[in-house]
Amino acid sequence: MARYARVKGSIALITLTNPPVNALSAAVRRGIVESVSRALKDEQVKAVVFCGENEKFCGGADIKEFSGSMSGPPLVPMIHSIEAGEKLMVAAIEGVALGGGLELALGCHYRRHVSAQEALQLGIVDQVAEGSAVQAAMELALSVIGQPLNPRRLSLRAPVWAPDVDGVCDTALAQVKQRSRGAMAPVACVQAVRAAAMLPYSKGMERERQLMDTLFRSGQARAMQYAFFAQRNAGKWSLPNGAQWNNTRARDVQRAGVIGLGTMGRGITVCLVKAGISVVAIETDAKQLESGKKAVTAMLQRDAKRRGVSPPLHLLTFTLSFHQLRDVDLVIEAVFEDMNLKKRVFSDLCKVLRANTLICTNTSGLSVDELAAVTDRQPLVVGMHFFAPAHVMKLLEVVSGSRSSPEAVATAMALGKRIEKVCVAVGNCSGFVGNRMLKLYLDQSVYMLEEGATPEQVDQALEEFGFAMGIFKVSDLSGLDVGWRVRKASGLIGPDVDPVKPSRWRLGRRYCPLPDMLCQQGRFGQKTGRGWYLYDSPGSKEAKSDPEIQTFLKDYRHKYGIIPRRITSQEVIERCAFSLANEGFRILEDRIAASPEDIDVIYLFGYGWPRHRGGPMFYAAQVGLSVVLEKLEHYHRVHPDVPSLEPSRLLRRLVAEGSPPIQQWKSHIKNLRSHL
Ligand SMILES: CC(C)(COP(=O)(O)OP(=O)(O)OC[C@H]1O[C@@H](n2cnc3c(N)ncnc32)[C@H](O)[C@@H]1OP(=O)(O)O)[C@@H](O)C(=O)NCCC(=O)NCCSC(=O)/C=C/CCCCCCCCCCCCC(=O)O
Repeated sequence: MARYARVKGSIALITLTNPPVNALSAAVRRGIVESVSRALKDEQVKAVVFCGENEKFCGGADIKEFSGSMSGPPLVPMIHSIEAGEKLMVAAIEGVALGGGLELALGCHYRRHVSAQEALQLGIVDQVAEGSAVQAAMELALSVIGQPLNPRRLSLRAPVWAPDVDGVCDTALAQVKQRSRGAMAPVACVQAVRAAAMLPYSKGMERERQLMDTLFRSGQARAMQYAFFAQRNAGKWSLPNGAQWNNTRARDVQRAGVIGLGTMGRGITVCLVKAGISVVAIETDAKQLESGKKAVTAMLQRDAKRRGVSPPLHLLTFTLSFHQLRDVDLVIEAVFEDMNLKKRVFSDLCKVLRANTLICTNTSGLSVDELAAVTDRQPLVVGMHFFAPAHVMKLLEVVSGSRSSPEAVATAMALGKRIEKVCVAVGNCSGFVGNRMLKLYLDQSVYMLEEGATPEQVDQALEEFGFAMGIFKVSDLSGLDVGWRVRKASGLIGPDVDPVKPSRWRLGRRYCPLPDMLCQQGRFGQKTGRGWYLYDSPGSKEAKSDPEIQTFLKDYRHKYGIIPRRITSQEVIERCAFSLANEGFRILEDRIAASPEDIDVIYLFGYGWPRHRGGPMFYAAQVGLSVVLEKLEHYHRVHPDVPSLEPSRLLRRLVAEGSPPIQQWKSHIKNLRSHL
């Protein structure tokens, strides 16, 4: 859809009308082609101005159409005909000009853009205008009508390049290949730039078309398109009682409290303050309060310097007194991961907070219901599970307890959005979605060490798959002592366990004591300079292979009579990825997550799952559910002492029903108990 109007006598104004971002759907492209043809035929028209409705030029191709059979006028010939048009074409760019939207703008003879100094410097736009870009574009058009158009046609311009363009492209290609971790698109972009530099325009375009064709047909493209919509759909939460994102009002949060200024509390405070929310930050000890205050202030100052603004320090109050919380709208508890401690904090909070203040917990896996039970306001208690470092990581799991009110969930989701998190509403169970799945992935990784792999082999396989970091590097980064404490609290480790030869069987299933044994040696990871890897000094980040770990693993296997075997990268990926997906299916059965998309969003934004692989659930669908089922059956046969490898009921059911597409899985889960 495109609207045509003649204005100022000689200007044809073509408005792209496809809200919310005026994406170039088939109808829009058809509208543009028809409007351009009309303008070219109209003798009164001397110039054409393109703009987008609602001050958004164009969000690019309509991604929704990519999954169907594409129809309508092709994009590139349409842009070529605009560029070659005998009348002046001007793009009035407001808001966004992305992908095909930018191509459309580049096809015009003149462009403008609001607040895009960088585009101006790069020569992508000709002028940056304050106020209405459409008015400015029309004035520009009127002032240049009659001037020759050939110098303005980009396809006729010779590119300006450094002398060693081939070498520059080689270097860029090597860097991009390393950084993109298997993603095809960034590599294709460099190849297209090389073609643009080395070949005549038409040949360069042909090369770009070939590259685009390959990408377009790839599973990676499908994964990225899926991830795009999954991310946007995650915000559209719903609860079984019918409450959902568009029928439940969130409360306005002006003042918040943060309890605990450890790593998480500091990051959360920074997020809130940056969004303009006043924060009362509480610690129990003057020294910790001072160190938290210094850290938060420094983080805000660094951020403000980077953005060229002044740090919003006036929004902060640091105090040891709970009484300062009496006026806040919402509190986020971020104390140590200990149920009794959290319960104490929750009851203390109830003594000072207004009766209608929301209480949120940043627990990464403890029961929100159990915590809510010690308060005088169960409907006002929800989980807000941030990921470390909280001011950097995009994910927020909003945990709806069995008594949480829709308003409390809506408020936590809205607050998360306001502080620029990708929020996913989940139900309450141990570990919620992300950490419940992570446990099984970690289990498989350490089992493979017992069986013959090294941390380096496992990490390499995962990094080649696309993870930013292998699981053992991640463990070293987050600290091995974190899981150790959790295992102690859950009774897996205790005084009865032989420290020299601990049992490999606990609570009726296989147990790998390797992480505990490392902790006993003080190997907590980066913070102690030793973990699964060796570091130059405590706190340094570069992981190096540690010969001591190799010897330790050999001795361990010898002690337990394990004959090591070669573990392939394929086995690493299958056992890790399919364990994740299998637990994901159980989470769907339990209705802890509303959809496979929500699970995938959690893994994409919280756990470094590679975006070009969509997420663990999408990956399972892409590999084929019957293949995943077969593999899990195989691994479960080989490891009968690992019950989590047994294929889930939902996976079996989906395979039995012919492996429907992922968008239809939800309808196969109906009538199952919901925790959401
Ligand atoms: C920055 C954004 C644009 C906006 O961000 P924000 O303001 O935060 O809002 P969002 O929540 O993200 O989005 C709001 C809603 O809009 C939907 N949306 C956004 N972008 C698109 C889009 N491009 N397509 C469809 N829908 C879109 C989004 O889902 C939200 O919907 P809802 O409210 O949740 O319902 C941000 O959204 C953003 O970054 N968007 C993506 C921008 C992007 O990546 N653009 C590039 C797309 S790829 C491209 O342009 C490629 C071009 C070259 C190939 C073109 C091929 C197509 C034509 C070929 C025709 C062939 C015919 C062949 C016939 C024959 O001959 O056989």
